[in-house]
Amino acid sequence: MTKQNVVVPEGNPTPLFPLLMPKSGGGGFSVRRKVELVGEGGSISVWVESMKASSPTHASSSDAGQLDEKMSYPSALTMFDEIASSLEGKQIVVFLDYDGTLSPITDDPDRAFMSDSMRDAVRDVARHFATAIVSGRRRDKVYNFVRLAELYYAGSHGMDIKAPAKGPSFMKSNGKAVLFQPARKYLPMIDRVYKALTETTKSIPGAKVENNKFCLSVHFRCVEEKKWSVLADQVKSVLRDFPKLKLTLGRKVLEIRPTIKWDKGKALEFLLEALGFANCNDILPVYIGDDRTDEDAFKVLKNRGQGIGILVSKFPKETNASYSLQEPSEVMDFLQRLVEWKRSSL
Ligand SMILES: O=P(O)(O)OC[C@H]1O[C@H](O[C@H]2O[C@H](CO)[C@@H](O)[C@H](O)[C@H]2O)[C@H](O)[C@@H](O)[C@@H]1O
Repeated sequence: MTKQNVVVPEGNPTPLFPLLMPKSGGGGFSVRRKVELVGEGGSISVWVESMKASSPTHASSSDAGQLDEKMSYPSALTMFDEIASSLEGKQIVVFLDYDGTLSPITDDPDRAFMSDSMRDAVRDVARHFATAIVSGRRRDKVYNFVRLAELYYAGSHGMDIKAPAKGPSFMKSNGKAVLFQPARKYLPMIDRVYKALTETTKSIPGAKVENNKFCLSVHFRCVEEKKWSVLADQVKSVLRDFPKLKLTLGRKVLEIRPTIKWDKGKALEFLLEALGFANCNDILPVYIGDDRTDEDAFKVLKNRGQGIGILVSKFPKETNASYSLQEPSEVMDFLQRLVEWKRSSL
């Protein structure tokens, strides 16, 4: 496995493993970007360092206490009136990540259910605005959690995009339900790697490999920390034979996907185009997400100078989002306020 293939994905200059490290001397955070993850010799310790850093619970309580001062982006709830005034007269499209945004993070990824009240809030949002779920999960799995047929779904980090099968959105997509699957040719490879990773990691208690169809997740949330280096070594050994795959780090998960130039940001742009909004000046996308992969979408909004990115996080993080919400319950409050605002302006 070369450094190039694993660490710096083709067509994506963004370093993969941002390390959120306590500054020496204590106090605040500094965000260190780590480019060289898989070099020759000794690199597993870098993996493990990154895996530890991917867990905000490794931050000290004093760091957490300084949250308000350290976050340079304000709460989307506190600033709701300002946000609402920027939405005035615009066509709003809402993009929602799933895990950690609509559902609280749980130990078992198969039980990350969203609440009925969150589902009601998302349903209400979709009554007023075109709405899409953009997730790292496989599309059918995230659909089974959300269960709202009126939404767009972009699964596998945006590599599997489907329009609602009914209503005006379907007409806009020329009657095609599955709109885009740019990584289809990788399916046999992903299946092979899934089997290899499942077999290789089975001796590690708590490790779980999730097949997200066009990508894979190796979960280490339930793996004892002292076993993380063994797990990292196993993943590295499997990926050595697959230079067309790249690795990124999410929330206590190693994510493996094809080295194609596609991410949640590209999916957002694709969906805007599919909705017929590509060159509209009066369009305003609102994107809410909690993970590193959501940064690609925040960056697209920032570069377009159009749209509102909202990071869901209790901890200070480097982000391209403009606002923050602390947890899914605040996301629900925000979505409800968005609907109230829309109803009051009708
Ligand atoms: O883009 P997302 O929808 O945020 O998907 C990213 C990963 O989400 C899931 O894992 C995360 O949530 C799990 C359930 O709360 C949690 O156990 C895990 O530690 C988190 O990383 C999903 O299971 C992964 O496949 C996605 O890659």
